[in-house]
Amino acid sequence: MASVAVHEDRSPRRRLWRSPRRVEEGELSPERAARRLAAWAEDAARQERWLASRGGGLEAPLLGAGGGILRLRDFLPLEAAENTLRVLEALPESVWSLSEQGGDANAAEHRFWSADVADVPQLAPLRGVFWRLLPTLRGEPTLPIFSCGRYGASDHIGRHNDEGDTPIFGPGNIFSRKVAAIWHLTREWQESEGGALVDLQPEGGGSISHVPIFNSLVVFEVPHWHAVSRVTAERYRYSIFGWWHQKKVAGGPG
Ligand SMILES: O=C(O)CCC(=O)C(=O)O
Ligand SMILES: [Fe+2]
Repeated sequence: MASVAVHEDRSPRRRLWRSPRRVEEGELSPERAARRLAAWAEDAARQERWLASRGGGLEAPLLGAGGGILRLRDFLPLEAAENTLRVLEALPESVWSLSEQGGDANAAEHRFWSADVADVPQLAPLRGVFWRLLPTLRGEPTLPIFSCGRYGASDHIGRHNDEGDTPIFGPGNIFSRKVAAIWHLTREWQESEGGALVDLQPEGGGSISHVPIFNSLVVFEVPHWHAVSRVTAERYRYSIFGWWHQKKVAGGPG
C-alpha cells in the first residue's frame, strides 16, 4: 500500500482501516460487554487485588464518614463501568418498570425507571462485587440488593432518607436497609441536565448538590435525608443503586 494518499483519503472506509481500535470500541456490542464484565467479576483474585489497591472495602470509609455522604471517584475499573453502561443502554424496554408515587406519608414523591439486578442475567456478576465491598458491617453480615436505575426527562425523587424494611423468605424475616450506594453511570453529565443527588443533611447544614460523575460511587449510612432533582435533559441518566441490608432484631432499632 502506497503511503502518499493516506492523509488525503477521508473516505469512511479508509478511516476504518486506519483506526481499527477505535472502531472496535465504538461498536462494543452489549453481548460482548456482558462477557467482559463477567470475565472480570468472576476473577476473584483480580477483584481482591483491585479492592486492596483502593484500600479495602467500604466499612472503614463509612465508619469514618460519621453518617455523611461519601463520593468515591473512579470506583470500579473503567472497563467494568463502560461494560455495565453498555448493558444498561441496550436493555429491552420490557425490563424497565416505572416507579411512580404522588407522595404521601409513607413514601417520597418520585418517578423513575428501575429493574432488579437479579432479573438482568448480564449483570448477575455485579452481585458478587457488591457483596465483596461490604460483607459485614459492625460485625453483622449484610445482604446487598441492587437495582438498575434510569431517569428520563422530569424524573426525580423528593426528600427521603432511604429507611425501609423488606421481608425476605417470609414475613417473619425482616431485613432493614443499612447502607445506601449509587454507582452513577452516565458519561459527562452536566449540572444543566438536572438529576443531581442533593444531600439535604450535610455537615454544617443547608444542602449540597452532587452532579453524577461517571463511575463514581455515592455511599452513606441509612437514614440520611437526600433527594434527586428533576432531570431536564432529553437523555437518560443511568445508575446501579441499592442497599446493604441487615436482619432486623425483634424489638430492636430499625
Ligand atoms: O440516583 C441517585 O443519585 C439517588 C437515588 C436514590 O436516592 C434512591 O434510589 O433512593
Ligand atoms: Fe435514596
